[in-house]
Amino acid sequence: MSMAAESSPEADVVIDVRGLWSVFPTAGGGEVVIHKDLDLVVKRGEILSIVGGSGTGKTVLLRRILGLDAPSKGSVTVLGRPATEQNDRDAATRLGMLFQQGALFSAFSVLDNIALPLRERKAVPKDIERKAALLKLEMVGLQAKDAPKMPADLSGGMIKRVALARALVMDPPLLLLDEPTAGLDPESSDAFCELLLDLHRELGLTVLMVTHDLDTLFALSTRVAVLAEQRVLVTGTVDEVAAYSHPFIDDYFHGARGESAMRLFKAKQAEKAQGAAMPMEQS
Ligand SMILES: Nc1ncnc2c1ncn2[C@@H]1O[C@H](COP(=O)(O)OP(=O)(O)OP(=O)(O)O)[C@@H](O)[C@H]1O
Repeated sequence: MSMAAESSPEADVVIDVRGLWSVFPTAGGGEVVIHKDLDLVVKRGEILSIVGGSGTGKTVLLRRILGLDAPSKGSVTVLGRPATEQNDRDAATRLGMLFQQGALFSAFSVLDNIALPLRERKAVPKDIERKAALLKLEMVGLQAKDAPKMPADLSGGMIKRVALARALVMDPPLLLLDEPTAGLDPESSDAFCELLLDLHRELGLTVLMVTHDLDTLFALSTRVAVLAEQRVLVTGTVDEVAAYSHPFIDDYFHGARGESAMRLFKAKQAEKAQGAAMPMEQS
């Protein structure tokens, strides 16, 4: 599983985490080790999901990949550069980040929120900036009439879409998602997953996602990495990872919630396969 996945040619490696240690001081003067010699490779075109119990360091790992914190030891390379060197004015051209709550600016309209990375870079004249933001607005399934709305007037699903449009406004090849469907009702969550799948396919994105939500995990992941025991315990397809024996995996994938999400996912897959086969049968 993980060995084969990580022997890909270097050109295909988008995120390369090697021997990562994340160590924090404790109030009592000691230290706590969150990651110990953690390795993770994300290849071009993957939708790789990170799962793990609470406190296993998923957010800490995401922050290191974003370059917000330096590793205590080891290296984090994103698109061939050390992660900590990517927070320059071109960052949004390389990597888009969708935060859990959307992180929209409440005083800015939908369009101004989407255009923000362009404006910060002063890359294009105002009218082009507006056109580019409108294109992205439509790309995420919103309409021109939504452009002047303020964040307070948006549904949870719309907030996620605006935040996604902003993350993609500079056409980065890499998208990071933190709990992309958290807070959405099941219907909005399914619709948002469909949108992410469409964009992944159409734009050729590489996606790294952290999620607790099993339906989202099953719907989107091409590969899953399980964080446990201070490292990436196992990587593989959903089925491969679910077959690995570990208390977290047993509980997460094979508890009542896991089993019902898996059944629903398999049923949806079968439905899709049947739908895809229909036109051929008819012809
Ligand atoms: N700057 C910091 N200083 C000290 N401890 C920290 C710091 N950042 C994170 N931690 C600790 O690292 C551990 C992992 O935190 P993290 O938020 O990454 O977990 P997580 O896997 O995302 O959890 P959850 O699923 O609950 O969101 C926690 O115990 C947290 O308290």
